[in-house]
Amino acid sequence: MIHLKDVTVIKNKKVILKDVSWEVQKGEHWSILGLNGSGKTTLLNVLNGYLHPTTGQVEVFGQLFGKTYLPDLRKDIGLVSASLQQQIQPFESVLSVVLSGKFASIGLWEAVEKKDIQLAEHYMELLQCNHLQEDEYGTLSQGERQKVLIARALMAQPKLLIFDEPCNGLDIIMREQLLQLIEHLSTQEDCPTLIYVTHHVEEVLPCFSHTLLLKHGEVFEQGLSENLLTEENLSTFYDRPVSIQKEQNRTWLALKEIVQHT
Ligand SMILES: Nc1ncnc2c1ncn2[C@@H]1O[C@H](COP(=O)(O)OP(=O)(O)OP(=O)(O)O)[C@@H](O)[C@H]1O
Repeated sequence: MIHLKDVTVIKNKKVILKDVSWEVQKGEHWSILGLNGSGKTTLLNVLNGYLHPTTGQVEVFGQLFGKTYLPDLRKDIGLVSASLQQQIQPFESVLSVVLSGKFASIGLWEAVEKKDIQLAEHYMELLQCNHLQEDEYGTLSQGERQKVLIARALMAQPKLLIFDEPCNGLDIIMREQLLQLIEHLSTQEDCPTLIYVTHHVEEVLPCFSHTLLLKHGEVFEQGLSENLLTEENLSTFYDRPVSIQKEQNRTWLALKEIVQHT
């Protein structure tokens, strides 16, 4: 699905990504974990073809960037991100927002068929937001908007679905609901490959079999989540002692020392 080889991104003389090599196989779901400024957004922009690496090679679905027509390739990549949320018109109905996902458009301008509406209803049901379909998008809560955006992304039936910090701004109840829905989505037969970007270890759901730990623009480690998310490893990753607890098949993190500010 994804093959990055020695990807380096330099902007304004600053090295933002350094020698990032990463492979994602079909059937795997990955989380990307890193602190603020570690390069996660830059990595996503490279993956979507919006940012051309300074050096290195990017291949998605077996298509080598630089030798493929990116607008076509992007149709198979779904993205759920805060920046997309801001682009949606507040007065648009939820149903229309979800339907527009089929055409990857902001706003619904194309003729819609009955089967499109059925598919939209199927995804809204999956994301438990079917009851909101007549509501205006702008009136929804943050958590409801995220559910709608996931349903919207699924309408294009992408091969790859990227979540960019989808739980930002959600309270604990809504966060857990959304995470449950993502875990449920992963059990669907037609589920795309999922990539989940986050700052928070506890959001690494059991379905994310693999994790990429990104630190200062470099791959700190990558591989099976269960091997990476250990106390010893994460203490080195965060440069400070941490303790972890395993609950609900997830890893919950606490700092052992309060960070002193001088
Ligand atoms: N065009 C640019 N020119 C210079 N520096 C940049 C540019 N774009 C990003 N950076 C820097 O690169 C680093 C990585 O940025 P990036 O947004 O990819 O990190 P991130 O892991 O997504 O951070 P966050 O979790 O805070 O969103 C940051 O220090 C950022 O300031």
